[in-house]
Amino acid sequence: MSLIRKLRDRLQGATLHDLWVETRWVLHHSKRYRRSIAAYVLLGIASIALSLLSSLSSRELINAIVYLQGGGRRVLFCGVTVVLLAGSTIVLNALVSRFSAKINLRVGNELRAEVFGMFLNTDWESLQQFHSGDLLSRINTDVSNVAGSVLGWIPSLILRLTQFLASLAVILVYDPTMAVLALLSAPVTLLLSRPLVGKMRSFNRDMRAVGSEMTAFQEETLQNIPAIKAFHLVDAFRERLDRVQERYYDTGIAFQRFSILTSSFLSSCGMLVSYLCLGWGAYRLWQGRIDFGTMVLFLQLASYLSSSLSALIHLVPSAIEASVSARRIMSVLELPRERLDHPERAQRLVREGVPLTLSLQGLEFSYQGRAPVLKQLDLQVQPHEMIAIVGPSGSGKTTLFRLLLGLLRPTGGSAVLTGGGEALDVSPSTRCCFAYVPQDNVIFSGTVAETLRLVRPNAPEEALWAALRAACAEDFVRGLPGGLDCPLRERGGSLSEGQNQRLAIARAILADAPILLLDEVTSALDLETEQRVLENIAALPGKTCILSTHRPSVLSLCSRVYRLHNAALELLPESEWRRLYRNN
Ligand SMILES: Nc1ncnc2c1ncn2[C@@H]1O[C@H](COP(=O)(O)OP(=O)(O)OP(=O)(O)O)[C@@H](O)[C@H]1O
Repeated sequence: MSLIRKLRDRLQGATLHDLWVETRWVLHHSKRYRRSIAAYVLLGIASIALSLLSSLSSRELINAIVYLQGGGRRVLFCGVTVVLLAGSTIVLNALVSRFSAKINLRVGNELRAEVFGMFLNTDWESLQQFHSGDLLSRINTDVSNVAGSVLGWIPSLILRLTQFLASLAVILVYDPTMAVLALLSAPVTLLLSRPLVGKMRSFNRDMRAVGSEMTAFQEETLQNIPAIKAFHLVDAFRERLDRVQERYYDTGIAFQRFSILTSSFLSSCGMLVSYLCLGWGAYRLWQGRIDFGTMVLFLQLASYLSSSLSALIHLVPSAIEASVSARRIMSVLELPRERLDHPERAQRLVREGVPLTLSLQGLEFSYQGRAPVLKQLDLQVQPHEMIAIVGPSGSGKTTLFRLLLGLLRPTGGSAVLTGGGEALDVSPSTRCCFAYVPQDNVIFSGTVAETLRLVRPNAPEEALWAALRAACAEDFVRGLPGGLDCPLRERGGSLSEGQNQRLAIARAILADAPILLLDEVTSALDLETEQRVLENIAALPGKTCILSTHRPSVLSLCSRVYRLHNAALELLPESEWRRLYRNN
């Protein structure tokens, strides 16, 4: 009784519980492929049934030959049956392989698309705790591991167990003692399961963590090659890569040692059992209790038993790898998601060109575990106004824009958009009301036209040129080889910073959004171009503009100027910002 309780306790341990939770998650995400999985499993079971029938037919054939049972016709019949069954098994196995390859690729793609979409919908602030290289590694390697397990270890477990139990059932019919011998390794495997699974999970976690560290390091290095070269850091970065690779090697080699030891031990148990069965079969033949045909049947079944047992044992590492990967994906998916509450209300206002007023009342915000960045902010921006926010570096200008975009949630107060009889709290649902140009470069790879049409896919060519003209980008785009069709490298690598800024402004102007948020977007422009760009923006019909700047030269175009300082927003008297403007 106490042994059973001990076994139960071991099976209910935290490690196995985690494994079960993660496996359930994988199963839940495989739900939509259940028909394909079921078809795959059924084909596999049919193949097992054919193999067993083939073994039983071999027994009949051997007995017909050795003991001359049923004459020549029976030998011929049994021989043809054996050949037909063997041929069918080969064809069926080929079908199963083709089917599984197709499903694996499809499941991998769909699961990756699903997880990628979920990552994009995750609350931005929470997602910040992960390095982008780590996220990349989760989307690629971890999703591949999980996708592989959908048609990998889960159906394989069913098939291998079926093969094991079916072989055992046939043995049970012919010799119950041999069936008991075949089950001898089960208690050893059960007792070892929890510590083995625990250790394997911890190795797997370490491997995935150091793998992520390597991807993150590589990604960051490739993004910053000019800075690395400029600071003569090539050798230092090579050394850093060597250190990460060394950690990867050490973890990998320790895991390998452990895997080889456990797999050799468990395979030895399986082999011992299969030789025990074989010995017992030989003994029974010697005693004259079984015939030659049954002995051959036992030989085949013993090989099925040992191969299914060893396949079951080898499923453990892949199951654990998939569960660790599932946990890594789950830990991102468990973060809060962006909530979209009736986005169609804001979309209608934008579609109908309703003038919108933005009102902030007592708005407050602090990043997790940090001192407040914004305290008791009050502000009202009327439709078609252009206002500026100035303030020292780190005073919270970008943070305010992130709040307006619904990327961050206020920790106090409110931000509301009113117009057309609606009053909408600023949130991810009202993001369509804003066109944002951030401080840093956000040009994607593709042609100039593709970059612009990201925000308005059906925009006609004239609209693209009009937006480029307003952003003072028309001349340089006309000068590019191919003009609008000129391919741009990632992060606008083939353009200057100022050209990238103007392209990003043109893209924001092209968007349907009525409120432009410009976060120090003219910092790389000369004073004259900057002035012209902002004059053009101020003249755009139906656009409101909130800009942040460190350059007083642009303030003359604004109706009001606010200063963010010590987390508070203060309206600057005109005399003061005009003085700032004149001094420049
Ligand atoms: N993701 C973040 N997590 C934690 N703190 C942050 C984060 N982003 C910014 N901060 C902090 O919030 C404060 C305001 O930063 P913010 O980027 O809004 O300033 P800013 O006025 O736009 O600065 P700059 O003029 O230099 O662009 C800073 O103290 C900064 O360290």
